[in-house]
Amino acid sequence: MAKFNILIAGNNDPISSIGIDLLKAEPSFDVTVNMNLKAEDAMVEASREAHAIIVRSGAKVTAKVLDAAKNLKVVGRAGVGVDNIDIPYASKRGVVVMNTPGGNTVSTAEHAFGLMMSLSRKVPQAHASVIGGKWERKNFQGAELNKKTLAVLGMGRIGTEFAKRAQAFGMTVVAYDPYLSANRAEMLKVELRDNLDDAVKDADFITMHMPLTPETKHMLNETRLRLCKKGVRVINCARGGLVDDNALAKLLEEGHVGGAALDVYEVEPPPADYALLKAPNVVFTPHLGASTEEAQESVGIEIAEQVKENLLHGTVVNAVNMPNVDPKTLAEIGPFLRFGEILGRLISQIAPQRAEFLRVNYSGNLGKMDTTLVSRGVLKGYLERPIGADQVNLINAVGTAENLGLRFTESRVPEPTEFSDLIEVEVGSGENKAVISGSFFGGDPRIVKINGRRVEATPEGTLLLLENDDRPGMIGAYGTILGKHQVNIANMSLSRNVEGGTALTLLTLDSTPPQAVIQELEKIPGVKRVYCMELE
Ligand SMILES: NC(=O)C1=CN([C@@H]2O[C@H](COP(=O)(O)OP(=O)(O)OC[C@H]3O[C@@H](n4cnc5c(N)ncnc54)[C@H](O)[C@@H]3O)[C@@H](O)[C@H]2O)C=CC1
Ligand SMILES: O=C(O)C(=O)COP(=O)(O)O
Repeated sequence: MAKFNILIAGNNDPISSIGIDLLKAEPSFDVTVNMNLKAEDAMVEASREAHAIIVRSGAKVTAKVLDAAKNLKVVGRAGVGVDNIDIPYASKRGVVVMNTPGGNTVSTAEHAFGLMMSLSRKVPQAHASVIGGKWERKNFQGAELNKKTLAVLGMGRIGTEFAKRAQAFGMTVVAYDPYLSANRAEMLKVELRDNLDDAVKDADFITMHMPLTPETKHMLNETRLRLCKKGVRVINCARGGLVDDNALAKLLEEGHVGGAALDVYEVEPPPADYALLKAPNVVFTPHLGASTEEAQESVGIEIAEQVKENLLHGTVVNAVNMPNVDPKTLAEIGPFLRFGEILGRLISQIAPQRAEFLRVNYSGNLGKMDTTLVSRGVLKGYLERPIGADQVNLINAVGTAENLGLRFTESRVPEPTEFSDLIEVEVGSGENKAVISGSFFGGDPRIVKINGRRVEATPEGTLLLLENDDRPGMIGAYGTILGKHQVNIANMSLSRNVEGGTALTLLTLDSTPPQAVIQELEKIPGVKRVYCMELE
C-alpha cells in the first residue's frame, strides 16, 4: 500500500487535534506535526518527504519549500487566506492548493464586530486604566453604533455576516464590492456603491473584508482616508496591507481618523518601531479572527477530509488553483480525461507549428457535462511534447498555454452530431489547422475523424497517418515496407474524399517504425504526407 507523508506545519498556530486524529487514523498516512517552522530553512527541511502540507497563516509555503518537497501533491490551508502560499509556483509544480472557505466566517465576523465595539467604547484603554488603579470615566466617553453609517468594503462571506450584525445594531450599511450583484445587495438590504470613494466618504465606520491583491493593496491610502469624514473609525480584520498603516498612523495622530482596530498587519508580528503601535485610539489583536474553538474545529476537520480525499482518491474540493472535482464527477469524467490527454498528444504531432489557438468542442452527452478538466487534459497532452511531460500538468496547463500565446477555448452543445458523444480538438493559426475528433463506442474510446475525414482507430500503440493519391497499390506498398522492417499492422482505416482524389490511411502499429522507415514511406510515389503519432 502506498504511504503518504503528511506534514502539519506551523509557527505556534496549531491545527485542531480532531483534524490531526482524523488523518492519523488512516493506515496509509504518516503524520508529522511541527509547530516550530517560522524560518524558511526549517520549513524546507521539514517538507522534503511530504506528500501533503497543511498550514494556517503562520508557516510559509514558498517556492524554495515547493522545490524541496519533491513528492508534494497538495497544500491544505486550514482557513481562507492563501497569501502565505506561493500559488503560481505551486501551480507550476502541479501542486493543488486548497483552503476551507466558510469554516471561520462567523468567528471572524464576530471578532471584527467585537473590535468595532471595543473601538467605539474604548474598552481596551478603559480596561488598562482600571488595572492601573485609576477611575477615569470622563476620559473614556465613546460613541453609539445606532444610526451610524457603516461602509463594508468586500461583501463576501465575512462582510455579509458583519453587515447583518451591524443592521441589528441600527446601523445604515453601505457596501463596496465590484463583484456583488445589485440583486444580492438588495436582498441584504445594503446600499451598493459603485465607487469606492462614494462608499467611504460618508461613513462613520469602515470595515474591510477582502483579500490582499495588487488591486486592493493600500485601498485605504492617505488620499482616500482624507476624503473620509473627520473622526472616521477603521476596522481591518482581513489582511494587513489593505490599509496603508503609515498613512493611518499619521492621520490618527492628526485626529482626522478617530480610531482604528486592527487584527492584521503588513508585517506580522509588527516590529517594535511600527508607527501604529504608538498612535492614539487604536485597538490591536494578534490575528485572532479565526481563533475560536468552533472555527478551528471546523476548518481543521474540513482540511483533513479534503487532503485525505485528495491523496486517496484524487478528489479536488475548494482548490484555489484548479477546478473542483468531486468523486462522482471524477468517476464520470475519468475515461474522458484520459482520452482528452491522448487526443491532445495526437494532435500535437500533426498540428501546424506555432499554433495560435487550441479549441476543444464537445457535443452530445459530453456537451451536457462539466468538461473543464477534460479540456485541461487535452491541453496537457498537447503541451507535453514541446514543454516536457514533467513540466506540464492539469493545474498549470492553462497558464502555460497563455505564456506561449496559445488561445485556449472550449465550447459545448448538448445536441448530438452523428455520434452521441464527440470531442473535437482543433489546433492551428488562421485557416491552417489540424482537427481530431474522438467518440466512445460502447464505452471504448475511438478516433473517429482526422481533419474532417471519417476514420476509425482505437487510441493505442503507434498510429501512422498517411495522406496519398487515391490509386491502386498504395496499401500494398505500405505493407511491403513495414513488413520488411518487422513492423506489424494491427488495424487499418481508409478514407478518401472522392474516387481518385486524396486518401487518408490510418494504421495502428504494434511498434514504432524508425525514422528511416518513415522516410522510405514518404518516397513512395503518390504519398503526400506521413505522420507517425505515438500515444504514450
Ligand atoms: N483575521 C483573520 O483571522 C481572518 C481573515 N480572513 C480574511 O478575510 C478576507 C475575507 O474573507 P471571506 O469573506 O471569507 O472571503 P470572500 O471571498 O467570501 O469575500 C471576499 C470579498 O471581497 C470581494 N473583493 C475582491 N476584490 C475586491 C475589491 N477590489 N474591492 C472590493 N471587494 C473586493 C470579493 O468580491 C468577495 O465578495 C480574506 O482576505 C481572508 O483572508 C478570513 C478569515 C480569518
Ligand atoms: O483564514 C484566514 O484567512 C485567516 O486569516 C485565519 O488565519 P489563521 O488560520 O488564524 O492563521
